Amino acid sequence: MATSAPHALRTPFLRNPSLSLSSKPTLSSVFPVSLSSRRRAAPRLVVVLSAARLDAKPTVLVAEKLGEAGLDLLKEFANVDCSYNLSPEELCTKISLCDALIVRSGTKVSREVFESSGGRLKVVGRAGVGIDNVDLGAATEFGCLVVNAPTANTVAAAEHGIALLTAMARNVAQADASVKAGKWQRNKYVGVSLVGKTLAVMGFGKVGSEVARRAKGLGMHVIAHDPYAPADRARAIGVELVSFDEALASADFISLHMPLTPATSKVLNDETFAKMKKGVRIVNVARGGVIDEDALVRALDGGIVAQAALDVFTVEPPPQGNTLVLHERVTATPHLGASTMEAQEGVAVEIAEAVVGALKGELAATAVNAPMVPAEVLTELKPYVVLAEKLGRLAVQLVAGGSGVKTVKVSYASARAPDDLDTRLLRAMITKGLIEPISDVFVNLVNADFTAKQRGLRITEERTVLDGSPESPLDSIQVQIANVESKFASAISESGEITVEGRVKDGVPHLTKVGSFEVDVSLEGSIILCRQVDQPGMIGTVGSILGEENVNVSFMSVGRIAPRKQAVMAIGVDDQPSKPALKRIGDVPAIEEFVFLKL
Ligand SMILES: NC(=O)c1ccc[n+]([C@@H]2O[C@H](COP(=O)([O-])OP(=O)(O)OC[C@H]3O[C@@H](n4cnc5c(N)ncnc54)[C@H](O)[C@@H]3O)[C@@H](O)[C@H]2O)c1
Ligand SMILES: O=C(O)[C@H](O)COP(=O)(O)O
Repeated sequence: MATSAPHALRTPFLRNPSLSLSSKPTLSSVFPVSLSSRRRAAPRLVVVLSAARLDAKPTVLVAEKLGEAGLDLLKEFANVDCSYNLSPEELCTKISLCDALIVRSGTKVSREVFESSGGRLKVVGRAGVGIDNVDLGAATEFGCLVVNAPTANTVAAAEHGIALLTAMARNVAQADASVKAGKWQRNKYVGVSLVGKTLAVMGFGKVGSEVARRAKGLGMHVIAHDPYAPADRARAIGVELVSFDEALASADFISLHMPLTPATSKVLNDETFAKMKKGVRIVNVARGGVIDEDALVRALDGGIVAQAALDVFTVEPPPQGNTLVLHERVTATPHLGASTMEAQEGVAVEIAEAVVGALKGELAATAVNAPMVPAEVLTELKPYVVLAEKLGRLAVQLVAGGSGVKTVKVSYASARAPDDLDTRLLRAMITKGLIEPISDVFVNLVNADFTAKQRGLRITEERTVLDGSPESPLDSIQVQIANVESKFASAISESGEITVEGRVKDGVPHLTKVGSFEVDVSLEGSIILCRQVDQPGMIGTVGSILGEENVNVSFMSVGRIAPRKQAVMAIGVDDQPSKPALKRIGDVPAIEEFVFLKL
């Protein structure tokens, strides 16, 4: 029945740096100091990896040229193998020896790459924005995190877009070639002015909005089409958001800045070219695949499109003799949008920090194959994320046999409104805690739901709305495993499930309930749970045994039904007690059962 308040004997707990690396993410690990302002401006995603399997120095394969500053960062933490221009077969062979892979847009990271890695590949870092060269579905299935460097080349790409726009309007490339060929054709290369013309920015994201800002500075009238762009961002720059058809119909210039997705593939085609103003000019620094290139040639020849300036192509490099590239009214550059010294150094540092952070098991802000959790939510949830994983770990270790877990109920008690608590990260971490101790599967936010489903593990979530201040996101998390026996019978609650419950106190996760017994032990190091007859001297007896065995005790707490009746003692230990030490504890006459649990 009801338990009395726990009485906790606190001893100062030692912080083990190696533990903190893998199991205690810090704020600086989420938003590394050197990038804090940039990351705060564009918080995107979080994900949790585990460092548990990385006993030796990890190996990072850098498959395309990366800035020196990024390489230096990587080398501080990992063995770095810079192997450029690998064939797909060579990449598949090498990848089984690598924990991380860094690429730019020139390397296809296909399903075969993940299959060939044999589960060792933990992170793919895309040193840039576009991830259309990475098979995200396969990455997710294999629990491999994909991170990108979403911000460092934005300005470079926008500047290149403007460079192409102005160069195209004034025939700079063609005139330059003509002068170099010994000609002086002033009438042939009369251009068009930009001022007062309408520019339609298609894709009003990071690059698109920077292009819009700059084009306004050139005196252009800028409109944008982006079904997902916030209206206030457009308003702030003085840009009108319009429909796709309106953009096509009213633009003198069209600049493409959307990602290549099934929805944007060949979005400029015969049908959509026909909707454009005659004499329209097109800039593409996004992805070649958003234009049907054969249709563009037809539109150029048919007089719909006056000129095009292209940095990107469906196949890169385009085949020799490509009609589009050779077209007189086309200006072409070899995917140079991100290629400034500044952008490449920035991208290299951004991706190196993301990859190293992910390999260390820290929370990362630039994951692309995980659900979005805004940075402020992450900051709040951080200690609960650690708590969630540890409760999962504890609960599964209490199961007798260890493999029959099928039904898990998670209850979150919070004063917040139910729609004001994002539990995906917590659920993923509980899943990780439940699965990893009993398997060799690597679980993270990327593959948690997929892995749980595959193993037939059903996790249901329940919310209890508490009265009181909603200041902290959660009061407690309870994990219950149904239909199993426990190796520590006292962990079975009155309703018949293995039950563990925890709270965060002063930023530190605590175990606060086991079965029906209230305890209070900090979740650091490992834990011994003992059930005994409540009587004087028990804390001292067990504490002395551990002291004699040189095991440092961090916390002790006793939860009891009533004085002198049954009690559960929870003991936090920094080190794993030896078998003889555990036997000595078990031999204490008043101890009825005990279990050692690794966190
Ligand atoms: N040429 C280069 O070297 C270079 C450099 C940087 C970025 N890029 C490419 O530029 C593109 C944009 O990069 P970003 O950093 O601005 O990305 P971003 O994610 O910040 O912006 C993309 C925008 O496109 C919008 N969008 C998505 N689907 C759309 C659709 N169907 N129609 C219109 N808009 C749509 C999104 O809502 C988003 O606002 C990407 O394809 C990226 O790979 C190329
Ligand atoms: O998506 C990007 O970031 C750009 O296309 C740059 O690609 P790159 O890294 O191959 O230059």
